[in-house]
Amino acid sequence: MVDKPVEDLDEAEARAELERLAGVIAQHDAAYYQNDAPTVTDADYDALRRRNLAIEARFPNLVREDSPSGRVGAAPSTTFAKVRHSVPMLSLDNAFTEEDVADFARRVRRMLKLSESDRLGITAEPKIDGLSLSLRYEKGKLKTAATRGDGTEGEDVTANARMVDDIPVTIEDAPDVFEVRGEVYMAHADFAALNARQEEAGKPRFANPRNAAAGSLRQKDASVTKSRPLRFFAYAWGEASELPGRTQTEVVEAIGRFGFQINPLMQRFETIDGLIEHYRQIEENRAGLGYDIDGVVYKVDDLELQAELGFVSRFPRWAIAHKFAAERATTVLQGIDVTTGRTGALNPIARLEPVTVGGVVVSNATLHNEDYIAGIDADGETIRPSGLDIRIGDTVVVQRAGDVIPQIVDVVAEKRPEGAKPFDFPTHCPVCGSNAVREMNPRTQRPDSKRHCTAGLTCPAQGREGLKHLVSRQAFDIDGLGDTLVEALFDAGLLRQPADIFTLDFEATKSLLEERALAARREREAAEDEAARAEGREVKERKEERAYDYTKSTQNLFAGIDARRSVPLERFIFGLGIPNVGETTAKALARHFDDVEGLIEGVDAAAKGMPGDAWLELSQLKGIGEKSFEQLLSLGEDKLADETYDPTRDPQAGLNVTRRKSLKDRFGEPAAIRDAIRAGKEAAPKPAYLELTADGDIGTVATQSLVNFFAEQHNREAVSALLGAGVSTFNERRAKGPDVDSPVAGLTIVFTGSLEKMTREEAQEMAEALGAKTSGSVSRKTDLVVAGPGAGSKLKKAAELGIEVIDEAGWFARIGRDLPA
Ligand SMILES: NC(=O)c1ccc[n+]([C@@H]2O[C@H](COP(=O)([O-])OP(=O)(O)OC[C@H]3O[C@@H](n4cnc5c(N)ncnc54)[C@H](O)[C@@H]3O)[C@@H](O)[C@H]2O)c1
Repeated sequence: MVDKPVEDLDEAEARAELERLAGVIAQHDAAYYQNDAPTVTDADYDALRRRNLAIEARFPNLVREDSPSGRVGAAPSTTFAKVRHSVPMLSLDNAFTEEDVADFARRVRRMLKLSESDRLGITAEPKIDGLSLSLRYEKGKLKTAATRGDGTEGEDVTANARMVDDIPVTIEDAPDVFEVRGEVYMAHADFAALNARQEEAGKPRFANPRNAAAGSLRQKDASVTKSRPLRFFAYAWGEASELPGRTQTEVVEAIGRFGFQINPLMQRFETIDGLIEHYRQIEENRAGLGYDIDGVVYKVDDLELQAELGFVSRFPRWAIAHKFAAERATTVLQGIDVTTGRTGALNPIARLEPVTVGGVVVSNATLHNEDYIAGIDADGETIRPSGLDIRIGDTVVVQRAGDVIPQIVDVVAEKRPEGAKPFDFPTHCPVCGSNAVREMNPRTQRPDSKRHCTAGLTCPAQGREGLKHLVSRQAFDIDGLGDTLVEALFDAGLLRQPADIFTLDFEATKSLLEERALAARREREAAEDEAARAEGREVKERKEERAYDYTKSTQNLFAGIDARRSVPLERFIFGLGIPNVGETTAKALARHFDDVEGLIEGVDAAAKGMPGDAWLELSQLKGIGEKSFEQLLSLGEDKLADETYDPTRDPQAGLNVTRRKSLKDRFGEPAAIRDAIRAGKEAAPKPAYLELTADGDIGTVATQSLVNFFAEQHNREAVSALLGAGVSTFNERRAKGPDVDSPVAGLTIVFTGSLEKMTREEAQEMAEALGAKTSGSVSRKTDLVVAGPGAGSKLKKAAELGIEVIDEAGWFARIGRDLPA
């Protein structure tokens, strides 16, 4: 999807975009630094950061407090003790082009007030793709080893670092206090061998050497680290009671004499051309190095000059990382496979004629979604330089960056074979054959880019996730039946569809539990043995295997299941896992219908009057709510037939600026807008549909999802099987109905902040029982905000809108109850 160019953003868009970027970058940081499992390529990640910076440069007043541009890494994980760095561990500024490098040198010269003829020594060395580590030596002994963490505080991995051969536990001739810094990494050959061992042991492979290195070092159990082939290059230092040199080169060479590996490719240059030449050579020889690097780091050599240049928030001003361009290659797209993921999303995967990209053979790549294949984003804009869609037989450009998931980034237009046809994206689930649809995304008001199988929990591809959802706390809430047990039962074939939970076989379940316990013990013992062998200890003799008896546990599990044979209707509905039918909608439906049969009747009635796509498209355009939409549909035929008529200029159309823009953006010319309105009129929904949606709590999006779900025969069968297995629902909401006389009846209430006397859920339940509606966000429709300590943006919004705000005590006073102790 193409992002709007930064220079075209208005202030509101920029603010929203900065918020979005802060969120996604933080997510990627957590995946990368804390879990060692990135989900996007480094190139894509870097692009997000660059966009964030560019927006901040254009709108300096919008820079957020939590902006990624002021942050290093991610907070240390709670698995390890924390270590405070006496000298912060920073990141590096990035250069992506030679021009960026020249800028860097100019900036440095300017800040140091150097003239053209003054010499400036800059070192260049490979940028190792691993994770940075700080090693503190006191009187020559290794005291602590810490990861970078967020730059200020890292994780204490001393026990692990002691397991790395390249890290000496004692060093000689070093100053009293000396912190060596560098990169822990894994060599290609070691990485391949490790993955082979993993596979043999039936364990998952590591995606790339960086993740393997980071994952191996950051182990709770240091004996695991010992069994992993880690290496270390030293290239920097932190606190030092004395420095063994006056330049970068001298100190690093001294560190080499202390007993560390230093990189032999480090060199000093006095011209930009020299640096660039070295960069090119390193890039050219990259594949033969035996370890991953992702660029070349340049550093001002003279330490006094480094000190004079100092730091900005995230990085030193005296260094920069010149990153390699993402690695690309061209190959032929032989086919596109579509699979259904665990959440029901249809994922297109490119089958490629195998090609080597950056030293790795790639034979498949992600194609993201059908818009991506079609080459357009949600606004209909082309997203590839070639402007082409992706067709089977095409010669395509594959990119592998940061070694994550290869992707297809372009099509070579000249090589398109004659007769290649646009890819026909399946509209049915490849696993179960159900309809696969693109739901409206309620947040963006656009169709999801991913197509989803509508079968939900009855589709084998999604079954496990669906069943986990069904037994989860907010749904059936079955005691003793957690995620891992559901998975085990599912994998053993004992659970396939919801009804199976209530007809489980006692003996089969019991043996499964016993086998699991046995397997867990064997695994534990094998790990102990492995550790013992690794440390040269004697491997324990094991006694005869004791069998487990899980009769009692199985009885408890069955009691837990029995206890939920009768559940509140809203939990039953929510448990079905229908897209866009969350807890709130489920509750609203429970107010609306007596029982499951009633719900299905209601949905069937709605389906008969279901609006066509044109209606939906129009009614769900940004800013066009139901009201103004109806106003549009009421425009006379005569007007719409008039070729000079522009609905966006007609006061009778009741459009404000946003709506006008929304219409123009989507449809363009007045003629197209007139056509859309006409199509909308024709497809206008019949009353039953409107009745269901008119509740106000059940939006058109949820209604559509309900209709889709019950349109599938196997979903109906799964629901009746569940009822047939002895599950029944009761409906307190409908029977009692909300308390219409309470002092808060009819109000829309938002609870925010950390409530102290009740959980957020309890508060909402209470308010709803008292006839109020609750909402998660403050808007003009909100009547009352109940705020606990730490309430933030919602409180501000309430103040802006002049909405009454009370605290928890005020809430209990309002509803005439005592404040709980
Ligand atoms: N894919 C993702 O989801 C994801 C998420 C977060 C970060 N990342 C990757 O990490 C990068 C950002 O991480 P970062 O803050 O560590 O910055 P960085 O990797 O761009 O540069 C700083 C780091 O480089 C390392 N380094 C390696 N060799 C070095 C040398 N010779 N001299 C000095 N330092 C050297 C150090 O560990 C230092 O902390 C991004 O550019 C991205 O590529 C990716």
